[in-house]
Amino acid sequence: MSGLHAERLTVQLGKATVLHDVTLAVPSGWTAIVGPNGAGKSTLLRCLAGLLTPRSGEVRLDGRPLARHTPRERAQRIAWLAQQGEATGELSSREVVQLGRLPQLGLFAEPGPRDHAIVQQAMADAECEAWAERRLHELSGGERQRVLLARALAVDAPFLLLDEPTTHLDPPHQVALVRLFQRLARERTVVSVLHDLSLALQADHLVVMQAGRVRAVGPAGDDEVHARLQEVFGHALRIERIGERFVAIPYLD
Ligand SMILES: Nc1ncnc2c1ncn2[C@@H]1O[C@H](COP(=O)(O)OP(=O)(O)OP(=O)(O)O)[C@@H](O)[C@H]1O
Repeated sequence: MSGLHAERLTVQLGKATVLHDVTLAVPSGWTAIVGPNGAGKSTLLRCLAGLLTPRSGEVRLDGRPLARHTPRERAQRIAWLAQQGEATGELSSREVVQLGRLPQLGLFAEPGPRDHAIVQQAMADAECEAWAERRLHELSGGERQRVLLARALAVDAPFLLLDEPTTHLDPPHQVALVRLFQRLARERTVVSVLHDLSLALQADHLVVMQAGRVRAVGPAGDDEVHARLQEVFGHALRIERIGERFVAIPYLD
């Protein structure tokens, strides 16, 4: 069975059980994971990336338990963007993006023309070429976020998992990211945790989480999924249709 599957994941962090028996076949295309603070979105994403080991259950990548893939195999197949982008010392933005090629190249291989082309494309897609030679710690939050996104894109992996990729981004760059995910999702599986529900509603699929459980999985335009979203967020949220699209409006009654 190809793809990424979470099977009956239960995760304990400290004294709390933060995922309860979660099963999810990650759909192909672009999936947005949504839900209130503390719902377990990042925890699920980290399990899918192999960064967190559940107390019980397992993640399967192309039919094989993730734990039975070597770390390098996992890094080649699953690209990851963390919620809190780390500072990467004195490296320039371009060097940080080049690090994205490491899983495919190994430590000692020289990057070839294809690697350079992938890095260039990743920087163009993330719109961070303008500060390619500047060091990461000299950049603004949004600029740094776009470099770290480019590094994840440069892995050129079939699975791209992103925790809050729109953090620090202004509205035009949020929209650009939605378009990018829609384009990438034709060829790879993209999974993003998103708080902005209007952006999440542009994904192919939504996973709605609450209190460590998956409450709904389905197409982002599906009425049932919207009903679960409404339940999870209560009166603070209104979902409206504008033309072909849905938007989510924080609602002050
Ligand atoms: N290291 C930890 N030790 C104990 N509890 C933790 C730890 N990390 C996270 N948690 C708890 O696990 C639960 C799920 O956290 P998680 O980060 O997955 O939620 P989330 O849905 O991504 O939240 P947010 O929207 O606020 O980012 C939360 O209640 C959180 O307090």
